[in-house]
Amino acid sequence: MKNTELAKGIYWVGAIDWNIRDFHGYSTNRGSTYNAYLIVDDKITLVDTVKAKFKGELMHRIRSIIGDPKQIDYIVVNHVEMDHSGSLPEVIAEVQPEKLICSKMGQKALLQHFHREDWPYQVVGSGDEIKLGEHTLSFLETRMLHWPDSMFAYVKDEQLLFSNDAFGEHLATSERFDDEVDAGVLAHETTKYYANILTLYSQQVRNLLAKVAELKLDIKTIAPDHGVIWRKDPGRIIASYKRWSNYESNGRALVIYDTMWESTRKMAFAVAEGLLEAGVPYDMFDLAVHHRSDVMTAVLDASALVLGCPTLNNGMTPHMADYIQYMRGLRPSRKIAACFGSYGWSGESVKMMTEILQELKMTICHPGLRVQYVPTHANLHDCVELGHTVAKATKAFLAGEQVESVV
Ligand SMILES: Cc1cc2nc3c(=O)[nH]c(=O)nc-3n(C[C@H](O)[C@H](O)[C@H](O)COP(=O)(O)O)c2cc1C
Repeated sequence: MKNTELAKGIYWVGAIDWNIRDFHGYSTNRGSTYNAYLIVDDKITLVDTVKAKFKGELMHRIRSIIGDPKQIDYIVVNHVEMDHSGSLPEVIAEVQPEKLICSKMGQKALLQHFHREDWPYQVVGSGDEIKLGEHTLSFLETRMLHWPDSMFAYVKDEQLLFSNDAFGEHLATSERFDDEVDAGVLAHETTKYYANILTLYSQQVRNLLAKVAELKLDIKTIAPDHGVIWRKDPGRIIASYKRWSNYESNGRALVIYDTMWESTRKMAFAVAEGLLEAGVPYDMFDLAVHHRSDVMTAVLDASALVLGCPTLNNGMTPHMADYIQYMRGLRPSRKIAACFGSYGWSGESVKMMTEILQELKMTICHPGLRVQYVPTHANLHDCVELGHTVAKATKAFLAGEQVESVV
């Protein structure tokens, strides 16, 4: 077996999941990896484990490096979510480690997941160090990035950061390092990962980046729990996190809509025409076609959102309700927004969408455009005007002007 050594005596021993396509509602259409790392030192240490069904792959990699897994002294749990700890009960039973190292919240979560009071917990907090021999591990708690138990482990002498779910992406590849994978694919998958997992924790990301700067932590390699190891350019992913967590946007508008009988689609195309006429480029997402997580990826750095939905049974359609609820949870921020839609008699959907965008503190630049049944030429003209209004507000917002909500 070809072992992957990422620093002296430090190996990748994770598993590659080529088949996963749905990760709690996120379409992982390029699969994923569950990364675990083995530090071969006086105290042999396993950093994180893998999803339960990949335990065999993990143990096989460990065996090919050290022979008997019983030689492992310590297991570090940086994050308790099942994709990194599902195999832990079986791994602990086989390895019988001297210590199970985790944060205080990690111990609590481990007990709540596996109900094992008898495991050899050693609780560590930010700044604590454990000497393994040649290498020393230090810890940094990263609460709510993205779970209460999340923690980073840092190998000082190698300037190597085990970052658990931060700085990762869902990408199954035979290659393990950033410089071995197509840069465009990597950029897309890291954006998608941040958009769908971390957007709502942007404040915590900003705090973390400030803390890393304050600690003057030199980082040569970032080893996350999903996707590639950043050895060539860790600064690239850190710069992206800085941009995303500050809600920097790219000047584009998104027209995101659903339709039953085509009227709202006609409106959507007219709105898009208005955007372009007024100089703002756009992307269109029909929610019957695009997966919520792909739409969310585009939302992350868009400057404006225009949502369109007809009224169905006094509410939004299932596609829009699904999408908007998903986006509401992820809490994107600092965008210009407006809504539109066709209706028959009561027409609630536009107001419902607008209220959610207000809750997300987006700047609503239009009170909402409703058209009864099929739009006339004049109605479509109003949609083009809506596009102009959104474009004007977007340009002002990008120029740093104060744009007020109209509702
Ligand atoms: C099953 C069904 C339920 C509907 N419920 C409502 C409703 O509660 N209130 C309303 O204003 N219009 C309602 N409508 C009318 C649609 O909103 C209207 O036909 C609209 O033009 C559809 O827009 P679309 O072509 O973009 O799908 C309903 C239509 C359907 C098919």
